[in-house]
Amino acid sequence: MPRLLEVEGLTLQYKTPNHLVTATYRVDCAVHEQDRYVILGPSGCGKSTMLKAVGGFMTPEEGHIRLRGREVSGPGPDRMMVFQEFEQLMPWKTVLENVLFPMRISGRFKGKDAMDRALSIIDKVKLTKFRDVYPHMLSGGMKMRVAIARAMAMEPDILLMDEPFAALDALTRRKMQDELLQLWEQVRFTLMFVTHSIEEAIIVGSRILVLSPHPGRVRAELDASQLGFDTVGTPAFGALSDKIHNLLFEHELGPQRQEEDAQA
Ligand SMILES: Nc1ncnc2c1ncn2[C@@H]1O[C@H](COP(=O)(O)OP(=O)(O)OP(=O)(O)O)[C@@H](O)[C@H]1O
Repeated sequence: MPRLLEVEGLTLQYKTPNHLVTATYRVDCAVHEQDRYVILGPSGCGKSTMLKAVGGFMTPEEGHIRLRGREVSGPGPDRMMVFQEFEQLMPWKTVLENVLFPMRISGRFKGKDAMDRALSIIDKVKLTKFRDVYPHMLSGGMKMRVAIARAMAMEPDILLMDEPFAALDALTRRKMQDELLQLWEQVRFTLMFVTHSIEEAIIVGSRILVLSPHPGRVRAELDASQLGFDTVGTPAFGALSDKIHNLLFEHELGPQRQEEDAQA
């Protein structure tokens, strides 16, 4: 698969009047088309910050982010963020209206073209029967399908999801992971997905970028393409889970954490 997104030497920092916080430090990675690329690491290691930077909402302190060889310099419809609990759906709009909205508001697709695209993607995510209903009448899994359809209608190169299932109970979370994988089988989008759950990373991911604790540095990039729901509880799943656990919790060998106080 060709490289779609390249991250090279990415250092991301927050500068407040009294502090300089280094969120990620010299991170390298590459996402290929149709990857389900998971960024995994403990709380505070800079996962969300990295996704924000890929989304174009943050400028690197050092390094580069390139999409199809072009430097990312701000947000764009080629990278669509799907938010936690799919809260971007507008409750007063039907499924069809929700899918149409970003196309029309951005002016990217208009009139019949927008309508045809919306109907086609709604069909792809198997929601044709529900296209005239409102989000509150849908299950969580269906809402996710609408949120993804809405993003996909813009024909992005990559979908970005930041801990989309973190607030859900364990059973619902499993169901949503399953729905996401089924949808990926049908639509084959490229996904960048942030989680701090090792199990979720292995289930959802085809490749996993393991980041160290704060500030996030690359610990490893692992192949999980052969592991998913049907392998939970198998020795292979357990072995990868143990390996990631060790990577996450072994002592830091490198330089001391980069966070430092800076004089205002
Ligand atoms: N707006 C901000 N201003 C200053 N520091 C911030 C800001 N947002 C995040 N940080 C800091 O940057 C570091 C990385 O945060 P980030 O939210 O990216 O981590 P994360 O790995 O996504 O964590 P979690 O799993 O808890 O969401 C943390 O030390 C955090 O406190």
